Amino acid sequence: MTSPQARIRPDRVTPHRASDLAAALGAPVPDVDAEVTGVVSDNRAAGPGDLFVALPGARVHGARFAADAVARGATAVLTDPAGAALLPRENLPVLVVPDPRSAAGPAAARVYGTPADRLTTFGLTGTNGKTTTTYQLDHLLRALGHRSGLVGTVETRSHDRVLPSVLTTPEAADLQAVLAAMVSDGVDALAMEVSSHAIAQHRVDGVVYDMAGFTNLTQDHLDFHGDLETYFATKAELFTPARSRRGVVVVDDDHGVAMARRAQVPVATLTTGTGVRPLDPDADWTVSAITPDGTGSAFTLTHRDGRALHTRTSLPGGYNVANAALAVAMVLESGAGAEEVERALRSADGLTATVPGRMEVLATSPRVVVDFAHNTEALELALSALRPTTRGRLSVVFGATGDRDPGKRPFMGAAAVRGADVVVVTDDDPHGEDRAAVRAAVLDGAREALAALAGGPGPVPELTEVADRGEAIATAIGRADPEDTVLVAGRGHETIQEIAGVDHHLDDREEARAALARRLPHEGSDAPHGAGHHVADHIKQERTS
Ligand SMILES: CC(=O)N[C@H]1[C@@H](OP(=O)(O)OP(=O)(O)OC[C@H]2O[C@@H](n3ccc(=O)[nH]c3=O)[C@H](O)[C@@H]2O)O[C@H](CO)[C@@H](O)[C@@H]1O[C@H](C)C(=O)N[C@@H](C)C(=O)N[C@H](CCC(=O)O)C(=O)O
Ligand SMILES: Nc1ncnc2c1ncn2[C@@H]1O[C@H](COP(=O)(O)OP(=O)(O)OP(=O)(O)O)[C@@H](O)[C@H]1O
Repeated sequence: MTSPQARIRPDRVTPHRASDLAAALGAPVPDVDAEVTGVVSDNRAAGPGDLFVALPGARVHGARFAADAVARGATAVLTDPAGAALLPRENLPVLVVPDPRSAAGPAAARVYGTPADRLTTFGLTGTNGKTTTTYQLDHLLRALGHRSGLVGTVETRSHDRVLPSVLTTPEAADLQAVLAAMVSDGVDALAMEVSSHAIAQHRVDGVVYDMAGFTNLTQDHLDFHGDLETYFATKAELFTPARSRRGVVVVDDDHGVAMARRAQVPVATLTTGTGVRPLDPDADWTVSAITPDGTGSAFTLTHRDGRALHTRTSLPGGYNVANAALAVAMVLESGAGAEEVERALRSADGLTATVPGRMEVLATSPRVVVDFAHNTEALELALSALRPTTRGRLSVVFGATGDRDPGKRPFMGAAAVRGADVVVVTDDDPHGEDRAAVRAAVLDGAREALAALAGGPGPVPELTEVADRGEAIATAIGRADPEDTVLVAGRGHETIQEIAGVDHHLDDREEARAALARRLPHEGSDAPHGAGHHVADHIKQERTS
């Protein structure tokens, strides 16, 4: 669902003539002309002077909303022949191109004065770690004295203008607008997430990143891309001259190795030994000397030419060392000196940006952590990141998303059983799907994994189903002992749960804080306790013994 919500836009734009834009896009020059001072692709966001990009959608043609966009002040329309057939031509410049999706970015870049060229741009792609790495990058850029902007899943920020994000990577027209706002706000460097959907839908056309980064690739979004190879190939486009100038690729998995080989721009490789592949002796950058440091890790990053720096991240888990090292390597590869970066990081206490809903620790006794892990790999990693520092039981509360990638549900169930001592299966975002059926698919995988463990020597995890997510969180936290860890996984920073087309407010962090507040006061606890060991009567518990 495209939201009509507010967008960050530049305050002043030099007017362009629709006829000049048509010529630049190779479109026939329209008979009538008009001035354009902005670009939007959703009629609800249209205002005076906008070029309305009417995209052919899967559900509806955007041209159906052109009349409303014009009523709101739009002065011209960019669309395809099918869209043009739906529009009145009198007194309205209509720019007709074969593929308006790929024309939207370049058109908006032109209207807004190619803002990406006036920023040092860092673009992150990969299945997991984009948000976390983007925040660490932003933290480091600020430590180096930059005024940095941020675009990603959680929020979009141009200096002091901050809006919650609707998409990980905005629509092309909205992206160019926010980049132009950054230029006028004095922002000089950009840390942003580039999703595979965005690459496939030409949302980042009009941007050539100075530095692209690749984190990793695992099965996800196959409902959109069809197969893993297409998903990989889409991400690989970021490492072509049309989209970036240089890159850093983490080679901790086979897809990273393949990405580095396939890259058509110069890329440096980074090995950390924290992924599925061992340290790669041929990599350009190597992470070594990883040691526990508070909740996170300290580590050394060394280039094969001898450049080295030592720093720390406050986020738990080996993969967060990889995220932090990737942020640092991207900045070093963009020309910053190792000593300068090490000094800046020392003054900023290392890579210590708090990432909303990513390994966000809400309490320490019991430890309650909210994390965005919403696929099998991420769930496994989040659990294994927390296991070494959990003295008691490790619980996980999670579900799978409805209407998305149903194949991953049983795998997520199995991963939870293999990684936790207490597994609470609940709803995630059911969207339009039957909630019980989504949970049942997760539970199938969980039960199969339980059965496999039942014959073994180790303890068998406890499996519980609690449909309501708030209640599931309350249950897990209510039953936790002070030395336990409760991981609430899957929704991170999200605040809306969509059930059968209706949006409900639901914030895992609020639910967890409320559950912590209900626990009885407990010696050694850092959070108020209450309703200690209550378990809702209707909860179905399963134990295999
Ligand atoms: C599945 C998918 O990718 N859908 C995208 C697709 O939607 P669609 O083809 O159904 O569009 P449509 O609803 O038919 O509308 C067609 C056109 O009419 C316009 N419209 C529509 C309705 C209206 O009232 N007014 C209006 O102007 C729309 O803005 C659009 O331009 O084209 C739209 C326009 O480009 C996208 O906004 C939309 O992304 C939707 C919102 C979405 O949820 N995308 C997700 C899957 C996504 O992109 N996620 C990635 C992150 C993935 C991850 O890593 O987790 C992201 O970058 O956020
Ligand atoms: N480098 C990594 N490797 C594997 N898993 C990771 C990595 N970094 C983070 N994760 C896990 O994946 C989850 C999502 O992390 P993050 O939000 O940083 O990634 P993302 O790529 O932005 O994901 P999304 O596009 O779904 O928002 C985290 O909650 C964490 O559990």
